[in-house]
Amino acid sequence: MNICVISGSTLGSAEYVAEHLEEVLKTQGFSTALFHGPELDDVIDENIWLIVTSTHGAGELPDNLKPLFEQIAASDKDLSSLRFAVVGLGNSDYDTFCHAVNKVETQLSEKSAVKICDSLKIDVLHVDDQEQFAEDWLPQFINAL
Ligand SMILES: Cc1cc2nc3c(=O)[nH]c(=O)nc-3n(C[C@H](O)[C@H](O)[C@H](O)COP(=O)(O)O)c2cc1C
Repeated sequence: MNICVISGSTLGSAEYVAEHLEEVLKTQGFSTALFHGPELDDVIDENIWLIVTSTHGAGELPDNLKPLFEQIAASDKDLSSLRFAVVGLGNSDYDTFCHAVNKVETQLSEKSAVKICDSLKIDVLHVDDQEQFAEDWLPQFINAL
């Protein structure tokens, strides 16, 4: 079983969390692939996506994740064999707290991909150790595989 970890990040926080989760998955014996802001062609053959994304702009995806989701929106591919989970980083000072998570969930569900567990929304205003916080959530994802 290969787990494809996809990060969307501007200044690196979500990228660090993605790298950490990938390391933990590897130590638990999973085979993994890590992509920072991939193109659809890079990840379309993978069946499990763990997406780690921050939110920017007014509830937008980070710039490096926009191309992937634009390509998904423009594609007529059915993604029903894709299972996914989402980890978001955001700041609860914004009304659009972690809206990138909602966008990812909506867009993938529209293409019939299957969300396998509740998403994690990390509030960087209150959570200092975001990598550990995400690691603590990881069993939910693993148990749903
Ligand atoms: C210009 C700017 C806009 C932001 N907009 C949002 C937002 O709409 N919603 C949210 O939850 N967080 C927002 N944030 C907070 C970031 O998501 C948060 O700082 C996150 O840790 C950034 O991670 P990154 O370095 O991986 O991009 C914003 C941050 C900046 C600098």
